[in-house]
Amino acid sequence: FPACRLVLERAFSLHKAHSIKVMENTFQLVRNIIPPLTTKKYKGQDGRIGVVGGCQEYTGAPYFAAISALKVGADLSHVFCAKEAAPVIKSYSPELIVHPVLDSPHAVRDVEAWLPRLHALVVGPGLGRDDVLLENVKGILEASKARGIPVVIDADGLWLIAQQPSLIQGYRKAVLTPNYVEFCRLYEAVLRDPMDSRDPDGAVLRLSQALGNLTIIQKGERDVISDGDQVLVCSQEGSRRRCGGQGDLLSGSLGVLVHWALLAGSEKTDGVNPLLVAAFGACALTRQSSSQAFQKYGRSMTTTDMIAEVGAAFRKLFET
Ligand SMILES: NC(=O)C1=CN([C@@H]2O[C@H](COP(=O)(O)OP(=O)(O)OC[C@H]3O[C@@H](n4cnc5c(N)ncnc54)[C@H](O)[C@@H]3O)[C@@H](O)[C@H]2O)[C@@H](O)CC1
Ligand SMILES: Nc1ncnc2c1ncn2[C@@H]1O[C@H](COP(=O)(O)OP(=O)(O)OP(=O)(O)O)[C@@H](O)[C@H]1O
Ligand SMILES: [Mg+2]
Repeated sequence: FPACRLVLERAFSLHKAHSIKVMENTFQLVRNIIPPLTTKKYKGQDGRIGVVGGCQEYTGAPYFAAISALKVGADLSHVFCAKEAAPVIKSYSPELIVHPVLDSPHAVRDVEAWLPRLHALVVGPGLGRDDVLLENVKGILEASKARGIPVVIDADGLWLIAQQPSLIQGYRKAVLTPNYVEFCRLYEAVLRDPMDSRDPDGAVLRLSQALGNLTIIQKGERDVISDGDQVLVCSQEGSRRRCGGQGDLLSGSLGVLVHWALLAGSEKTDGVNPLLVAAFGACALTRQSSSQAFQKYGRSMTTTDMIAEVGAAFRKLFET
């Protein structure tokens, strides 16, 4: 597609009309990575996703992430959580496969046994900050990197990375999804400077570069996405509701899209980094789901209402 060169312009120097054009082109790239639904496939081919998170306090976040992966189109969704969170998460949904292993002394070995069967890991939703769990997650991250498994890092997974950036530095199959506070924490930890709020897009670019060109999504009123080379902005209309869990929907969806994007490769994305395309797709989908749910429920909208909109939002954005 000839118009594609436009996509690669630095978004922070773009005029508004130009940005809209870039958004349209990027939507087409997302459409290109979506695997067709055919009668020839077997269960698992369109995605086996693992979510690493879920502890005594937080059971909603890993559920939101894992169910969102299924609603986007993954075939199987696993949750690796602390023992006491497992029965709770299982009882939310019979569709999830739940492993109560994260606080066990064999956590790394137990999760590692599943890694060959997983296409992507989403690390952090509802993980909490318990030292034992974080230590186990460190081992799981190392094992995932050794196998080249793509990882999305969110929430308390980002807390861990801020303590020890070398854990993920230079691993190009990682996508980080910080909210504003998580971004500032990470920026200060890595660049040893407070974030420059006058140049938010440049800050995302610089943090990505400092981490060795990982893909980073800074979530907010606009979602700013960079791989240290390009900056893309997603300003798809969302909603004014800021209920908890919207970020979990984003990271779970992204797990699937990352797998699809890497499978499709850069021929399908016209030379654009497939992870940028996946990131843009997940942001647009989350925001569209939020917009649709907000139209129905207004102030009472919750993340569960958004999850119910994922299918229709996906069709509207990517299949029409
Ligand atoms: N139902 C659930 O189980 C949920 C659990 N969650 C989990 O809760 C844990 C903590 O996540 P948090 O996101 O609260 O992280 P933090 O514990 O780092 O808290 C960040 C705080 O900053 C505030 N904040 C966010 N954006 C801001 C901005 N632009 N300006 C100023 N303040 C801002 C938030 O209100 C929040 O209190 C994670 O494990 C997360 O996954 C959340 O995902 C929400 C849903
Ligand atoms: N001011 C805003 N206007 C519109 N959309 C927003 C705004 N802030 C965040 N979003 C959208 O909400 C989604 C979640 O972002 P948010 O910053 O709330 O993540 P989070 O704090 O990690 O959420 P969670 O509660 O799941 O942890 C993203 O898709 C983002 O685009
Ligand atoms: Mg979050």
